[in-house]
Amino acid sequence: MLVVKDVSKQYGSFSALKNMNLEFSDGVYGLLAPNGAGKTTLIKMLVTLISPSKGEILYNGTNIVDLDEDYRDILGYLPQQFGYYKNYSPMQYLLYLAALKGLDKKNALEKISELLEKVALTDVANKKMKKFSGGMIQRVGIAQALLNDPKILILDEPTAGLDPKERARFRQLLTGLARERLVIISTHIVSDIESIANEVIMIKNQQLLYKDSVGNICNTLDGHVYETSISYERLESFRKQYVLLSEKQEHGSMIVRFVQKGKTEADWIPANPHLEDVFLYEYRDELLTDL
Ligand SMILES: Nc1ncnc2c1ncn2[C@@H]1O[C@H](COP(=O)(O)OP(=O)(O)OP(=O)(O)O)[C@@H](O)[C@H]1O
Repeated sequence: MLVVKDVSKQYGSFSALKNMNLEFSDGVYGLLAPNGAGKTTLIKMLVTLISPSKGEILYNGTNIVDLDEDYRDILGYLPQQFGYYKNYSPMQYLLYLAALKGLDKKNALEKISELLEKVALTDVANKKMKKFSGGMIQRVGIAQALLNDPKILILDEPTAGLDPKERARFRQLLTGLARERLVIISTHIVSDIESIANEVIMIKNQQLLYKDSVGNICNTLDGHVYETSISYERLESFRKQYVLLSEKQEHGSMIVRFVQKGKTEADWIPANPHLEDVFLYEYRDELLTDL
């Protein structure tokens, strides 16, 4: 069990995270927040690349910094930008990393063949990576993170730059990997984790907003999401009055989906909240300034 206890992180006078308390057991955890919310900061602390300014992170009761090598032995990590050599093939690259990790060549070859099979790269095992797509490179990244058969697998924005098909493939791969290990995956794309995360962690204003199942997080907007049809001319004033989640044109009018917690109108149709709705609602200010 991995426990984040009262952890805060300051960069000089800037507070990146405040008083985070989290517990992780096996399964998939999705760390979901817009860019700049502190996901990478949390992840870098979880992999001991940076230290908390306050608080501690414990694995089975011991501070991960004290566990040192013993902790890194059970950790697999895919950073946001991982360094690979374009002129290497996946086989050469993974053999090189395996040697750095101290695996002997025979075991390494066996392990690498198994991993390449798992990430569906066996066919291109000996092809130079310079011609690989973003999705293929990310799968090499996953394979390197799995070299030591880690109990804890941490992936920082692993789907950045992938097309929807590659994202779908990635989700499939992750669910397979999550049996008997802890997987933490950070993203700002709701669909990356909505269907696969046992729990979703959301950070807002440098603090923990939610750590719960997708269903329970969606319930926070239960009874407050509606859809209705309005004229195009009304759209502007509607946007000012309600928190708009989506809008689409249909037969000359606008179908809007929005959040309203007060008075309702007769022609509004209640809708079941989705995680995307909660994401858009909770981060409406951050997302607006991103545009
Ligand atoms: N070394 C640093 N020094 C100063 N500020 C930093 C440093 N690293 C991150 N920050 C700031 O801390 C905040 C959180 O950054 P962080 O990278 O953790 O966010 P994030 O949610 O991972 O976003 P992204 O996906 O864009 O990396 C940002 O405002 C960022 O500018």
